[in-house]
Amino acid sequence: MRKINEIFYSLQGEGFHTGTPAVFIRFSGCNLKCSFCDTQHEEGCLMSDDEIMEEVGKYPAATVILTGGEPSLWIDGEFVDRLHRAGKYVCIETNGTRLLPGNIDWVTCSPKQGTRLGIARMDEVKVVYEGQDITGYEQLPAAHFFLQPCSCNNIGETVDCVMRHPKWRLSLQTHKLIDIR
Ligand SMILES: C[S@@+](CC[C@H](N)C(=O)[O-])C[C@H]1O[C@@H](n2cnc3c(N)ncnc32)[C@H](O)[C@@H]1O
Ligand SMILES: Nc1nc2[nH]cc(C(=O)O)c2c(=O)[nH]1
Ligand code: SF4
Ligand SMILES: [Mg+2]
Repeated sequence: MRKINEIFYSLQGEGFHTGTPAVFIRFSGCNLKCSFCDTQHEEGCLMSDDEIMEEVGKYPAATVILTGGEPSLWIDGEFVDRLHRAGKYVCIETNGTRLLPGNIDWVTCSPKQGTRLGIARMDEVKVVYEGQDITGYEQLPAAHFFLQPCSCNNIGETVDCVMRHPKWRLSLQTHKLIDIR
């Protein structure tokens, strides 16, 4: 059984796959307590893999996004395989502090200040900008680097930071801008 906060269908609002329709599986709980966290993830229900697959199967998109909370607390390679057997492309949103199954298709790592990374493979880095030095993140083994305003509140400073650090691209939380989930 895996503890699920919510399963919903929307568009990926952030980062490389922005605009892509996707089923979001939001797992419950997290190993960090970021002051800026925009998600209520503590509540949840234990669901079997059969129940999760039935819910995911209600939506037509191939992309599934594992998020939370911190999804690494609840997933394993067997669960990712199950999604693959259903034809799904499996993405994860993770804070990067915990090991991940090796068979995930797309890893979005959002490192948090004061934490140590526990993963060696990632496809994109997505940093929530709070005015911190971002140059240290540029050595991470990702192909894409995104800087995301915090709760859409510091867009000007984030744009300015990206223009000073051109390895990065702006990621807006587009779902908040157009008021979808
Ligand atoms: C809610 S987290 C869940 C996944 C994982 N715990 C993580 O932090 O990557 C999903 C994404 O939202 C970002 N995020 C959380 N709170 C935010 C905020 N207030 N403004 C912008 N992005 C935020 C996180 O950094 C992460 O990239
Ligand atoms: N539309 C939409 N896109 C998202 N991308 C990452 C999200 C998350 O909370 O992990 C998220 C979310 O909550 N909604
Ligand atoms: S790691 Fe992610 S889910 Fe956990 S508190 Fe931070 S932003 Fe929220
Ligand atoms: Mg979100």
